[in-house]
Amino acid sequence: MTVRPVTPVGILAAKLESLVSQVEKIDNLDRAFKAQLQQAYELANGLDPYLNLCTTPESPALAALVKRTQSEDWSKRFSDGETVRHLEQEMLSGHVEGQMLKFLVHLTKAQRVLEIGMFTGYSALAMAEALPVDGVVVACEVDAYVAEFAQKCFDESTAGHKISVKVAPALETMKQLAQDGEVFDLVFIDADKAGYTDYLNLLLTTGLLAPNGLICADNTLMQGQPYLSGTATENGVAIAKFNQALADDPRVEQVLVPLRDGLTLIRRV
Ligand SMILES: C[S@@+](CC[C@H](N)C(=O)[O-])C[C@H]1O[C@@H](n2cnc3c(N)ncnc32)[C@H](O)[C@@H]1O
Repeated sequence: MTVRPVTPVGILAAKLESLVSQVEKIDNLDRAFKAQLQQAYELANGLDPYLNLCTTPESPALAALVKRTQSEDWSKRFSDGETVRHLEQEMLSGHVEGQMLKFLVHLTKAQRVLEIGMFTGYSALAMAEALPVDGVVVACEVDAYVAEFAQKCFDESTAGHKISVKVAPALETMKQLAQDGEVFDLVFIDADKAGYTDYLNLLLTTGLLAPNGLICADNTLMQGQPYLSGTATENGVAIAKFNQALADDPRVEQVLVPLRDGLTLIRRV
């Protein structure tokens, strides 16, 4: 199945490709203009493949998880009532972002990771691979079908035993974890976008986040919607609000890294 572009650069490349093919058909157009447009297209379209090429390859277990995720008919799973919401293969973070998360686990020397929004488990497994032998990923996922799907992939991998899946709304799981005195060195937020502000507040107002803990929030560029003119989707509005609240929050310091659909790194000050 073809993967739909869901990142600012992917969408830009698709738009430029369409423009290149449209101007191709215009005979009396300046050749230099066509050449510049072609170059703009190549700049955008070549970036992701080049990043993939220059990044350490993913493990066989992660590659198998991608294949399995891509061969599932997620629309049918939803229409048959097996998943609680419409999931799609594009939700999976993938090779370069997975490698970035692995790097962050190594750099922070994290032992305990909390993931909020697991889907088929790509980022959870990537981070588990980077953890020490006694490390733990607690992965929150609301959808029982996809949680079982991910668990099968974990069972066939070498690092999957480090992942503990909690099937419930993430906020409930997080409140319970906080009550139980659980502490995490790294937290990856990648669930419902409208919930991001609540997740962040809970992390900052309970003992869930270790004193020097790192929070990574995904999709903070949301396909460019926060800075584009025109109407944004519900997710676009939610992310724009989250980004603004974060920028105004004196409790934290953050950087929005334009990796894939945007990854914001956040730490307490
Ligand atoms: C973008 S996907 C996660 C992708 C995954 N982190 C990866 O990198 O492959 C978001 C997931 O969050 C789950 N989700 C949405 N709302 C949730 C909630 N309130 N609590 C827990 N999980 C939720 C969805 O079911 C979906 O599987």
